[in-house]
Amino acid sequence: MEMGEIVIQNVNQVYHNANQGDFNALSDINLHLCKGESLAIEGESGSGKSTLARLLIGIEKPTSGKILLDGEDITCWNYRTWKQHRKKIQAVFQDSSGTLNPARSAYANVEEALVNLTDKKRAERKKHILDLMDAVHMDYGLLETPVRQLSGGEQRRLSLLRAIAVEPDYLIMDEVTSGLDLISADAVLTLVENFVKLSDSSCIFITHSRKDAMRIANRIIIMQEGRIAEQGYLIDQLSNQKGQG
Ligand SMILES: Nc1ncnc2c1ncn2[C@@H]1O[C@H](COP(=O)(O)OP(=O)(O)OP(=O)(O)O)[C@@H](O)[C@H]1O
Repeated sequence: MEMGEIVIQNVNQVYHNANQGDFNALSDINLHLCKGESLAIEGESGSGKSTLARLLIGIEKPTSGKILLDGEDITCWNYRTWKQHRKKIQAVFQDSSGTLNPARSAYANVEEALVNLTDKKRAERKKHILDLMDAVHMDYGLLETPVRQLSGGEQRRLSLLRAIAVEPDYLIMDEVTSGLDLISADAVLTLVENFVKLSDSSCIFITHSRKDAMRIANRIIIMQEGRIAEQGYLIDQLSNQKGQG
């Protein structure tokens, strides 16, 4: 197995609900993502997209099945093992309040991740953060601003920047543009687009929007009621559409 691969084998997630009985949030999910690939996951609300994201970052363990990252089954990892591998896999969710400290500056928030998860020295951290700001066309002025004063779109970009800064092997993004106006959403997508182009990380981009999926990913799976209903390469669809137009 190549480093950077994600292999999901026969994954099921069943939630026990006292009133309604068992609920199959994920049924028999099988998926293979190569190193450096970007995969979009699309599907109606409740189809299991976020459940899959939570399994991939270890917030939950599946009821059955295996999830292999670099050939290691993460469903067996305990808290300590996850802590050792935290740099490897980063996630950004639509609600950034869990990851960003609102009282601290944007810079301090990104730097904290670098202090915790990398060996970079102070001067290296500063250069890295400024280089990233350049790469994603973000204004240095934002760095000194306390997070609570940033707009929703800026906070979302900062969460992404924080995740990207540690150069993860895997980046999971769950509806990172939802709730944003068109201009902020476009800025977030540009950031993700640049990251996908420039890095060799494997990315999973969960979205309701086919247009956004096409901008970011080269492959897509469509989920329906906890199953993979369809999958394919987005480039094919794009060229078919061009052919029709
Ligand atoms: N802890 C839980 N206990 C019981 N049911 C749950 C739990 N977590 C999720 N579910 C149910 O599992 C189903 C899948 O939820 P999930 O959040 O994965 O969907 P989703 O595709 O991400 O939806 P959305 O697009 O609205 O975010 C939903 O019906 C949800 O109510």
